[in-house]
Amino acid sequence: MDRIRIIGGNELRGTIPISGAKNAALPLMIAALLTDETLILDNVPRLADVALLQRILGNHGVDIMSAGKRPGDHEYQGQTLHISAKTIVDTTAPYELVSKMRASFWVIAPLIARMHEAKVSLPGGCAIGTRPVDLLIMALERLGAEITIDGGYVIAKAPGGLKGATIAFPKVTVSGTHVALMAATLARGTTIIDNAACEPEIVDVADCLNKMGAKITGAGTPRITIEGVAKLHGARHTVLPDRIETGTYAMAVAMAGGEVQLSGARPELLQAALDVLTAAGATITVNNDGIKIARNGAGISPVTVTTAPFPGFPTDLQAQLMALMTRAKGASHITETIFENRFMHVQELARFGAKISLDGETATIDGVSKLRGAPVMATDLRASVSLVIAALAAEGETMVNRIYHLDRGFERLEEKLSACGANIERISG
Ligand SMILES: CC(=O)N[C@H]1[C@@H](OP(=O)(O)OP(=O)(O)OC[C@H]2O[C@@H](n3ccc(=O)[nH]c3=O)[C@H](O)[C@@H]2O)O[C@H](CO)[C@@H](O)[C@@H]1O
Ligand SMILES: C=C(OP(=O)(O)O)C(=O)O
Repeated sequence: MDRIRIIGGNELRGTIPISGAKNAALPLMIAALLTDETLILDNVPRLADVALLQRILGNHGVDIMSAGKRPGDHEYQGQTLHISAKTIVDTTAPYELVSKMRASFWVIAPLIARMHEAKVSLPGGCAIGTRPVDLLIMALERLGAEITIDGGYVIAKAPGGLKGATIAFPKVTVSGTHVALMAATLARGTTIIDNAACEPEIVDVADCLNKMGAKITGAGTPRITIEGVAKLHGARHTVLPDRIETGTYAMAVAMAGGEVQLSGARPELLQAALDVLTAAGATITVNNDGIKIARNGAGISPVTVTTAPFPGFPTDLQAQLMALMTRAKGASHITETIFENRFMHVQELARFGAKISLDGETATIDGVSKLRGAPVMATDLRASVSLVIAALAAEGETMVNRIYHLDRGFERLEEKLSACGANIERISG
C-alpha cells in the first residue's frame, strides 16, 4: 500500500495548477447516461473516483474514450473523456462497485429517467456519518417512481416514465439535488426543486444538461425549475475548477508560509473560505490567472467557523482548517453542521502534538507553537489531506499511511507540493 513521507519545515513557493472538480466531474459523467449521443467532458481530473466511475458506467454498456493531451495543453491539463451511452445493456449497478463510492448511487437518476427502471446498490463512500439516501428516494417517488428496497438494492420502476412534480427538500442536500435535477430533465411536465443545494457543482451540471437540450432555470438558487424534454443530445463541456482543492492548497500555504499562485482557481467558488484565511492572517490576491496566497512572516490568528451549505464555509475544508488552526496563536472553534461524524482527523492530528477537544459538533483547537512529525493514518479523503497540511509545518518526518483516500480526490498531490518546495514523496508498495 502506498504511503506519503513528508519532512516538514519548508515554505511553499511557486505555482500550483488547480484540477477539474471531482464533485462536478462525477455527476457530469453520470449525466452522460441520459442521452444516446456522445457527451465530451474536458478537464476531467485523473482520480481514483473517476476511474472507478468509468468502470461502473462501463458495466451499464457505456463506451468511454480518454483523449490524450492536445498540443499546447498544460502538463497538468485534465483528461478529455468522450462518453457514449448509445445503448444501456444493464440497468443494475452492483454492490461490488457502488459500495466503494457514494456518488455512484446517483446513476439511479438517469437510469430510471431514460430506461424507466434501475436497480442500484445502496452506496458507500467516506465514513463521515450515516449518510442515508431517504431524500433521494423521496425525490424519485415524487417524480412517480415506485421504489422498493431488497437485499441492499434500491429498485426503481416507472413503466410509464417519470412525471414532473414539486420536490421540497426538508434539508439542503447536494446528492438529492443532483438526483432530482437529472431525473426531472426527461420527466413529462414541470418539476420544481425547492430548498435546492446551491453548490457550484450543481450549477456546472445544470449548465451541461442545458447544453444537452434540457430546460433548467434557477440552478445556483434554492428554487430550480425544470421543463421536461423527450430527449437529450450530445454536447461538450469543461469541468469547473476544484474549489476544495483550491482551498486545501491555500491552507497548506497559510500553514507552511511562503507564496503560491493557484493557477486556474476561481475565487467566487470559495469566498467564505478565502475570508476565513484572510482573518487567519493570509494575504489573498485575485489576479487574471487565479488566486495568489501568501503568508510571509505573520503568525496564524485563531478563527471561529461553522460549516454550512454553499455559500457558507464548506464541510469539505473543515479538516484542513482544523490542521491550520493547530498552530494558531490562541483558541479556535470549528463547528461541523453537515456530517455528524466528520472529526476522525482529531485523533490523528493529536499525534503531531495538536491540542483539540470535542464537545458535540464543536471542536476547540488550542494552538501550539510546534508540531512534531509522526506516523499517521488517513481515515477519509479530506481528513487525509489535513494530515499532509499538519506535516508540512511539523518538525521532522511524517509518514501518512492509507493514502488511497487521498488518491480519490487529489490529483498528483505530492508532485504539486514538491514543485513548490515541499519535501514530500510517495513511497510505493
Ligand atoms: C460527491 C460529492 O459531491 N460529495 C459531496 C456531497 O456529498 P453528498 O451529496 O453525499 O452530501 P449531501 O448534501 O447530500 O448531504 C448533506 C446532509 O444531508 C444528509 N442527507 C443526504 C441525503 C439524504 O437522502 N438524506 C440525508 O439525511 C446527509 O447525511 C448529510 O448530513 O456534498 C457534501 C456536502 O457539501 C460534500 O461534503 C461531499 O463532498
Ligand atoms: C465526502 C466526499 O466525497 P464523497 O461524497 O464521495 O464521500 C468529499 O469529496 O469530501
